[in-house]
Amino acid sequence: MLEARDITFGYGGRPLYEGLSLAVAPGERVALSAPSGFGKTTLCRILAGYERPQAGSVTVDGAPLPRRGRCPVQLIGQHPEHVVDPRLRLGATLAEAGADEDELARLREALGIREAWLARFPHELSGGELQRLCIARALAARPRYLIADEVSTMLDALTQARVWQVLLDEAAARDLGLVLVSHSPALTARLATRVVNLAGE
Ligand SMILES: Nc1ncnc2c1ncn2[C@@H]1O[C@H](COP(=O)(O)OP(=O)(O)OP(=O)(O)O)[C@@H](O)[C@H]1O
Repeated sequence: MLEARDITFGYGGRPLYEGLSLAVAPGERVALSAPSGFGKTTLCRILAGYERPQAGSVTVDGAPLPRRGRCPVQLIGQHPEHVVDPRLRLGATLAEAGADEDELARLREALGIREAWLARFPHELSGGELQRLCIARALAARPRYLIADEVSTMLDALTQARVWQVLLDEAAARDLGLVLVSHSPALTARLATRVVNLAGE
């Protein structure tokens, strides 16, 4: 179980939330809903260990997220260009996740990642191409929980459908818990098994 307990977090000034709790079970697909600016992206970052809450805890099966090494909670965000090393060729970035060659080849095939992209640097790919690479990297890291924050906004409709099919298939095959944020009510309705309204409405 991925559990955020009694989370308080703010960037200075009034906290975005105080005492917020959320639990996600393996196999669940939980959509976070709240008005713009409420703190959905921030909560995604807290759940994946990118931000530390001022109070409260995030645990997986009762254990805190590791400070280093492979994290059981992987975040895929809205800005793939912010989370890759601009000086590394993408083959090296993908290899960072530590998966074996067969697994990487399978993920590349599923996500339509061309072999030629691996020799390029991040700025030599489109936003949608780079996002697919970041999704492959997140899956290759063998997460138990996957946080998908507006992951498909930069993708065309066909690629969006393909990427979500891969995420759903992988989540089902590995019994992953999924937390997702989408501004599309249609997508949320199709993907989520539960919707959590952070604004409490
Ligand atoms: N690094 C930061 N420093 C200061 N304030 C920040 C920072 N990041 C986000 N904020 C503020 O915190 C609030 C929550 O931002 P966040 O991106 O988590 O909201 P959101 O619900 O995901 O919004 P949206 O639906 O518009 O993407 C916003 O008011 C934002 O301006």
